[in-house]
Amino acid sequence: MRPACVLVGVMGAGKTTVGELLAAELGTRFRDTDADVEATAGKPISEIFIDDGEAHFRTLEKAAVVTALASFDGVLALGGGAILAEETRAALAGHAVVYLSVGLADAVKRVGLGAGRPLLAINPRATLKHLMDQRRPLYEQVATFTVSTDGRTPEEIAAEVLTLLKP
Ligand SMILES: Nc1ncnc2c1ncn2[C@@H]1O[C@H](COP(=O)(O)OP(=O)(O)OP(=O)(O)O)[C@@H](O)[C@H]1O
Ligand SMILES: O=C(O)C1=C[C@@H](O)[C@@H](O)[C@H](O)C1
Ligand SMILES: [Mg+2]
Repeated sequence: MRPACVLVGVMGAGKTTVGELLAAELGTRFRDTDADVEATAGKPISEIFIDDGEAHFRTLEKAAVVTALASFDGVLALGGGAILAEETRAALAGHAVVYLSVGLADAVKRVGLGAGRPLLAINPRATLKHLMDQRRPLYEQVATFTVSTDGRTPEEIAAEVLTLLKP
């Protein structure tokens, strides 16, 4: 079993929004590794960061990705930083991975003040720019397709992804 597609991208790229639309169009389920980690830990990601630290979150995240890649056949969204782990990038080989790219201006508009996103608790704009610059090459490395989301509606983006996924 393998996901119909895996969505990657920075916070605010629209992985959850587009992923839910895609799953509905494909008649399948949507799953988000952030939600899997929260279920395992029994608390929200913001609390995992505070109580246990980012390193512990990343350990839970790696396990959640490996499990979902092996046992889920719907549309899977990864947490924004999941691709930081070399092990996770390797596990994505051979999967249909869609990188939802977004520029800084649109990403900032979408995440606002970063509520619920612990990495954006301080200076969201500068932090997001740093994360985007650091991670762009990693998203590109794992991507089968890249879809730009700037100035486009989630419906338009989902339609393009569906076209790309067609055999
Ligand atoms: N193409 C778009 N145009 C405008 N707003 C969008 C678009 N895609 C998503 N949004 C909005 O941006 C916000 C963030 O989107 P979403 O939660 O889907 O991003 P995400 O990639 O899942 O982020 P995270 O990594 O934090 O989970 C939401 O309020 C959503 O409604
Ligand atoms: O970009 C990141 O590192 C993160 C993105 C979110 O999806 C969550 O996985 C968490 O807030 C960390
Ligand atoms: Mg999301």
